Amino acid sequence: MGKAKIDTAFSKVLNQGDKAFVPYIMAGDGGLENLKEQILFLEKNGATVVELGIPFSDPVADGPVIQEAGLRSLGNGTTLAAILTSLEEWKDTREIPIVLMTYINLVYSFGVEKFAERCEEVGVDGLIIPDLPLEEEELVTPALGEFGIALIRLVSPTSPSHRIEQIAKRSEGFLYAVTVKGTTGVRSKYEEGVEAYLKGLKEYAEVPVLAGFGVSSPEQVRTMSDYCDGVIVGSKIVESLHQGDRETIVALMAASKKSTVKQTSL
Ligand SMILES: O=P(O)(O)OC[C@@H](O)[C@@H](O)c1c[nH]c2ccccc12
Repeated sequence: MGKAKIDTAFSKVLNQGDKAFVPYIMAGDGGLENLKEQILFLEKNGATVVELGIPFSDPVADGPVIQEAGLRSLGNGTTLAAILTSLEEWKDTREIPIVLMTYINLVYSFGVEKFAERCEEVGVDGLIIPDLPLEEEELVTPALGEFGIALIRLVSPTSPSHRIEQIAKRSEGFLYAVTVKGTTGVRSKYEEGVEAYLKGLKEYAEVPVLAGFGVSSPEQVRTMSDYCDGVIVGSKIVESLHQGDRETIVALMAASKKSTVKQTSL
């Protein structure tokens, strides 16, 4: 369980020559009663870990598609406590590790220690807290450490390099490498920069490096995966799930598998 479960899931995928694929979904979008089916669908079709968003009234780091999904979920009456209860009810049915994406406010109001303990109980293996800066991490790391829950860190290409190095070295579970989307038309330049950035992160990080933000086609999954250990896809998954377009999701996930990953020249 916890951190070890995430590590095992990545080793398994990477050792067989595939790349990792982490879909993001918003808990309660489409109704919390469908959460189990949604996650088991992702597990069955090749997700390595699921990143599960907790809807929040002030989602400062979310893009528009995710924000709308959050509003739909809140409109359905979804609460953090109910999400945790749902996860607990069918925890023995899934093998896939679960990482919650939540803002620090929610963790605080729940109580840090109580939250970490509850995560362990319901089978949550890691957390992403996008508004928790490096300097404040100690507010949660003792409790997460006690219950074996991984704290997944984010780095962005705009962070100064000493800071990137510090974060990369500390990361647990995986390192979330935010890749800033280039403007239309300067795409090849954007990719050159991204390649060096992602390969650089791999030198510091002891955990897999995954690229996220703006990955929305099978081709992008292949390109990005070529530079690191895999990808995180949010908006495209959330949108497709909402529209009932499961084929798009299956195709995205298939692009991270060995048979379709672009071969790097030796
Ligand atoms: O939606 P995209 O461009 O595919 O990127 C994933 C991202 O949305 C997801 O990981 C996420 C949702 N909310 C966040 C807040 C911060 C960082 C990351 C996230």
